Amino acid sequence: MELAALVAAAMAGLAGGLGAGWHAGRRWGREEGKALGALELHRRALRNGRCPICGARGGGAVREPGLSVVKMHGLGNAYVYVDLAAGDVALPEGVTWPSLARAVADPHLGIGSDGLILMARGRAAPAAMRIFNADGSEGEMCGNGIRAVAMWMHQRHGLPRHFDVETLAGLRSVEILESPSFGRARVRVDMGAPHEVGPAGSALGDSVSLEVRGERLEVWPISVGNPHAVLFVEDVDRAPVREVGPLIERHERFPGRVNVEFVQVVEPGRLKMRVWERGSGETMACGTGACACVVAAAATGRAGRRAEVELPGGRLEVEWDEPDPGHPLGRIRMTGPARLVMEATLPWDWVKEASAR
Ligand SMILES: N[C@@H](CCC[C@H](N)C(=O)O)C(=O)O
Repeated sequence: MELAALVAAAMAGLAGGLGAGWHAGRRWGREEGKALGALELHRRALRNGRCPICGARGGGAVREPGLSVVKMHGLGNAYVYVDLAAGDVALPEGVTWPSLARAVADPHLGIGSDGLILMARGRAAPAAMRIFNADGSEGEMCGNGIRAVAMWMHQRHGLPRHFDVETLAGLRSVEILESPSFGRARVRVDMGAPHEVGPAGSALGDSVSLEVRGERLEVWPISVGNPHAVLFVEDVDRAPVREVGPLIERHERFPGRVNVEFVQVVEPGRLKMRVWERGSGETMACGTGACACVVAAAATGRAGRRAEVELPGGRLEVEWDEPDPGHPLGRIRMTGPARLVMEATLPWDWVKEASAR
């Protein structure tokens, strides 16, 4: 009964756009709904006994019926998020974050996503995140994911517009530029400085030549916290992303595997890109990949340091600052949208079974 009420509350919240605070067919106070979301208000009411709107009883301590998750995306690069800032989660025995990432990513048996992202309060910063790809491998950073984390921590947990987020690639600073309604935002991220991932002594702008399918391909290996291999192509719509992408991802030259970007320079301020992501395959967008492309294009004189990157899911603005004494390689700033898709509860039985597959 309680699970049914929770699911109904989640669906009602979705139908009402959450920000409006709909629950069980009735509207909650706008401000309350905006700050907490209808499902969270329902949960809080259950903790005190009974939800005054739908009548469900919690009887004090509520046994959570499952794992609360959120799905958000940046330009169609979608992840399922677990909000550890709302409370610790004890996963059932045998379930790990990588196994859960594989389970939720499945479009038929799970939710469907490019992976899983954990959000939490940080030790050295107000927020922290970890990203797991659809195959369960862990990446150091996610440019589209961090914008969604910034939106969620600002809108749901009341963090200010500007704060730092801990990632495996180090601290990243985020700034909410627009937050017109719950679940929608435009965010700028200071992505730090790029660096080369070539052999010792190589510099940004140096390429490596790889043998792939009996052909020599020139790629630019660039790290923006996580590793990328950028290839310039004449026509990105015809690029062999799904054929060549996986071969470069696992090429012996990249023992830790690599994200692969195919980029067409349309004009010096406009790039078109498709990506084969390490651990997730072709996705609709990659924030770190877009930054790597702008660095590769600018470092080789193909484009300027400021460009709009057009991806299958939409556009990102990327600026690569001139070097300064504190940042001899220059900092990169990326700006783009974040959107909430849904809040849901995964039954514990599903979590156990799906993660064992
Ligand atoms: N989609 C992301 C990058 C996610 C991690 C990547 N697949 C890796 O393994 O490094 C982005 O928007 O940057």
